[in-house]
Amino acid sequence: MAAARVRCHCNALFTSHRNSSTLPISPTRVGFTALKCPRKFLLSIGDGSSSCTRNVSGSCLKGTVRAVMEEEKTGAIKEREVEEKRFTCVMKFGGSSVATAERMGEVADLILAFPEESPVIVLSAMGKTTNNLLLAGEKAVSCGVSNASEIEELSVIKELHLRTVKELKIDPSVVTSFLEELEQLLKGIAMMKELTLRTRDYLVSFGECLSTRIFAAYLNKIGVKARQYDAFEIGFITTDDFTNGDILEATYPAVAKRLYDDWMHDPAVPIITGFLGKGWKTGAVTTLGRGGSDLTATTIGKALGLQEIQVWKDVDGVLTCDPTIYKRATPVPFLTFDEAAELAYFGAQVLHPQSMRPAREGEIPVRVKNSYNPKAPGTIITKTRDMTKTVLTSIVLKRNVTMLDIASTRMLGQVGFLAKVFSIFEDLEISVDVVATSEVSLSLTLDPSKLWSRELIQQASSLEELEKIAVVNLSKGRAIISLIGNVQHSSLILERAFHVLWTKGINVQMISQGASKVNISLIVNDDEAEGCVEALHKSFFESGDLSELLIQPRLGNGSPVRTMQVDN
Ligand SMILES: Nc1ncnc2c1ncn2[C@@H]1O[C@H](COP(=O)(O)OP(=O)(O)O)[C@@H](O)[C@H]1O
Ligand SMILES: N[C@@H](CC(=O)OP(=O)(O)O)C(=O)O
Repeated sequence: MAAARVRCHCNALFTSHRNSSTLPISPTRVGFTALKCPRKFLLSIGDGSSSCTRNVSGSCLKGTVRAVMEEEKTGAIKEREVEEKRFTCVMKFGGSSVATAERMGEVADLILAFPEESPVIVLSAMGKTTNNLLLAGEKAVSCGVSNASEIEELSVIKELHLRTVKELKIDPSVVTSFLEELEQLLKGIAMMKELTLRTRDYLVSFGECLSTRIFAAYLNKIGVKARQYDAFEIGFITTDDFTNGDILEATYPAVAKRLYDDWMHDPAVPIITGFLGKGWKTGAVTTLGRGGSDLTATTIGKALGLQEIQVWKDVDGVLTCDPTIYKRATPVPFLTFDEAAELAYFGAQVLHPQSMRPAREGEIPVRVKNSYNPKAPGTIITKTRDMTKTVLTSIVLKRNVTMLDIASTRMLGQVGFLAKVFSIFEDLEISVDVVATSEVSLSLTLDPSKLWSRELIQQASSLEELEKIAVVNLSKGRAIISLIGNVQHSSLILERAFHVLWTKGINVQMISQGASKVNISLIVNDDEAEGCVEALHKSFFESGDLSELLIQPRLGNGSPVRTMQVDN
C-alpha cells in the first residue's frame, strides 16, 4: 500500500502533533485523524515530494485519500513499478559476439528482441582485443620507448575501436582518451622494460573498458537508456592474484546494492565490464583468468538473485566436443552444473572453469546460446536433470599436459607414502589435475598453463624433495581426454572407449574416474589425441546404438537378458 502523509493546517493540532506533523498513515487510519481535526488538511500521497498534493477538509479526508490513490499514479506507485521491472536476467556477450560495429548492432537488436526482459548486460573485449593487448605488452618490454607507439597490435586495437565508433555514429571521445592512455601505458612498460602481472591486468582491462563504453553509448544513441560500469568500481572484489583473481564473498552484496540503488534512482540498462575485478588489498585492477566474463555474469546472477543467466557465444551451445577439433560436434541440450563445471575445468573453452560456482550456489539456470543463431535452443544448465537415457554428454580434450609417475623407493606396506607426496605438493603450491594411485605409486598430471607447473616442469630441482622418497618420471607431451557423462554406465563407457582406442592402436597411459561421478579421464600422447576424440565421437554420438544397449540389461557373460513372455 502506498503511504499517505497528512499534514494538518490547524496550528492547535500541529502543536499537539509536534513530533509527527507529517504523519505516515494508511487510508484506514485517516478516519481517526480526521475526527480529531475537522479543519483543513494538506494531503499528499506517495513520498510527500510528489506533485500529488491536495487541500481537503477533515470530514472528507478518508474518501479523498482513497480516490487520489486510485486515480493518480503516485510517486510510490511509480517507485513500485520501477522496482518490479528491475532486473530479470543477465546476458553476457563474449568477444566473438561483439567483434565489430555490425555485431554490436546485432547484439543490441537481440537484446531488444526480448522486451519482457529487464537485463543486466556483461561484455567481453571486442574480438581478439585481449590477445592483442597481451602481445602489445610483451612487445613493449623490449621494443624501446620510441618504438612503443608503432607496435602493430596497438595500431590494430586503435583502428578497430575508432572504426567501430565511426560506423556506429557515436562520439569518438568515448574511446579516444582510453586509446591515448593505452599508448602511454605501453610507453611506460617500454621504459621500465618490465611487464608485471599487475600491469598485465591493468593493460588487458582496456579491452572491456572500451567495448562497454562503446556499447552503452550506442544503446543511448538508439534511445535505450543504458549506463556503463567498470566492474572494479562497483564492488567486484577479488583476491590479489593478478591474472587469476578469485571473487570474494563481499562482492555479492556490494554489487547488488550498487546496481539496485542506481536502478531505483534512475533506471537504465547496466552495461558491465566482464573479466575484471579489484584486488582487496592492493585496490588494483585484477582479472578473473582468461574467459572470465562468464564468471562475471554468473556472479551478477547470484548477487541479484536473477531468474536466468545467459551466456551468448559463437556456437549453438555446449557441444559434444570442441567443433574446431571435430566439426560434426552437436549441441547438448541439457547439462547439470557438475557436468558443465567438469567440462570447463578439463578444457572445454566454451565456459570459464569457475563460472558454474555462483550459479550452482544460487541455483540459477545458465543458458548457453549462439548470438549468431539466436533461434537455436542452446544448452540449459541446471542443478539436476534426467540422466536415465544419458551415457556420454561430451568429450573434452586438454592438450600439452605433463604427467608425473612417482613410485616409492620402499616396498609395499609403507605407511603415509601418499600423504608425504601430497604434502610436498602442498609446500610447492601445486594442485594436480588427474591422479591415479596404488599404495606405493601414483601417476598424476600437471597443467602447463598454470604458473606453478610451468616452473616445476622447467626447474627439475623442484622435484628433489620427491626424489628423496620416490623414483620420479616426468613425461611431457601428453593429453587428457575427459569423457563427461553418466558414470552410472562407466563399464559401458570404458568398454566402448577402450575398444575404439584399441582399434586405433592407441595405448592409454593412465585412467582416472573422478569422484564427481561425471568424468572419466584417459591420458594419451598429445599427437594422437585429436584422432582419438574424432574416433570416440563417431562411436559414442554417431553410431546410434548406445541407447539400445541401455535398455537391454546384460547377464554376467555379456549376453543380453532374454525377456520372458507371461501369459495372463
Ligand atoms: N564442448 C564445446 N562446446 C562448444 N564450444 C566449445 C567446446 N569446446 C571448445 N569450444 C570452443 O569454445 C568457443 C566459444 O567459447 P569462447 O571463445 O569463450 O566464446 P566467447 O568469446 O564468445 O565467450 C567455440 O567457438 C568453440 O571453438
Ligand atoms: N576478454 C577476456 C575475457 C573473456 O571472457 O573473453 P571471452 O568472453 O571472449 O572468452 C578474454 O579474452 O579472456
